[in-house]
Amino acid sequence: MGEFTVTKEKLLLALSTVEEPDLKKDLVTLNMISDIEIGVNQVTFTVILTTPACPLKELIKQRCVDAIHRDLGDDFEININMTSNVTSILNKNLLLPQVKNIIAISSGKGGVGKSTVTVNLAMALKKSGAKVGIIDADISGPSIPIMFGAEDLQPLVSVKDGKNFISPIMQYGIKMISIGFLTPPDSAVVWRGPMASQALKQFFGDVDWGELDYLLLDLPPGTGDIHLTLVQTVPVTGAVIVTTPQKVALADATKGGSMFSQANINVPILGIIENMAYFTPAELPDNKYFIFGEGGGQQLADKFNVPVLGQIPLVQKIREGGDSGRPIMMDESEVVSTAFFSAAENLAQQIAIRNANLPKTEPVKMR
Ligand SMILES: Nc1ncnc2c1ncn2[C@@H]1O[C@H](COP(=O)(O)OP(=O)(O)OP(=O)(O)O)[C@@H](O)[C@H]1O
Repeated sequence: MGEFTVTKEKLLLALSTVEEPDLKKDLVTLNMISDIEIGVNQVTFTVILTTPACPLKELIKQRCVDAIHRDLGDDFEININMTSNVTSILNKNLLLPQVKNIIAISSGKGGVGKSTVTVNLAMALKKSGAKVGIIDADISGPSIPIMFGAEDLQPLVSVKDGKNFISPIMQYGIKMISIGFLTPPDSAVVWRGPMASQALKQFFGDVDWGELDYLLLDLPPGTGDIHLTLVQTVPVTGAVIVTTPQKVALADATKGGSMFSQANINVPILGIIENMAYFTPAELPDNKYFIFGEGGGQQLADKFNVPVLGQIPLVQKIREGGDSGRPIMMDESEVVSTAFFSAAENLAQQIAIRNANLPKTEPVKMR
């Protein structure tokens, strides 16, 4: 073995030829390389990804190794640690200074599975290593407490800098708040109009969220006061539209999506999740029956020029998970968990791309 001549500068030069495939810039320019240590016949460094759920993790690692071998030789050891630091557009948001991304999960129609998708996406993001919270913004029809088996839990109040804060409920590692935790069962229905909007504002301002990478909002179906309150109260990183493949659902989903992309609201749509995309019977897991039609999610995605983030099958265990308060994502051996993991990865990826390329969203000012 010859003399070991690798230096920090040479290593950085080699790594500056590796492009982050999504962000289209090199790893050095993006400040993604840290903690370089040059030892005897070995180099060690860390790659800081923009999301823990990065689907390109292995690819990026391999490209680093290839670039180093190509430029500096291959007679030494390479140790690469992969970590992540989720990017944000919200750091100047005084209301929630420690929340990096606020994501609106919306649908045109009711009953398409928006809450189910929110819950399982949250679990998938959490399992990939992110800090995740959920606001149940469906004030008149909250379903998050039941879906998390948390309907008997009540949030505590804590005092911070002389102000009272509600501590979110922590269930399965996810922080969450819902009107269902604060009012007796069956009474939430009366929370309409201005009261519901006020409740949502309090979920932002009066809840001690702490540090979060992703705060997901389970919105009511359609477009209404709550949606307007949301975009006026906080800068929203982006919206996800959940739809089933049927024509009727798509028409409503188009209206819902158009609200976010209106010029004066300007919340980027991050992608579409097609729920109940096909039916898969438990005893024939490889069979797909497109009972609600095929290709609807893609049509909607094309209309908004965004990707389909995921296709979630209609399976009995998803419904059972919702009803029993144990989201299906609790059990990774379930075949369907790959569908949610992949949707969560794609969502995290789109958030990173959005944060790298688009200007910050500003809260909407109503005249
Ligand atoms: N992929 C799926 N497979 C099986 N059942 C599902 C699936 N997605 C949702 N469901 C079931 O469909 C029902 C409606 O889902 P959910 O409450 O998530 O819809 P929603 O769009 O949030 O409704 P709304 O906002 O109108 O209350 C629930 O019983 C849920 O368990």
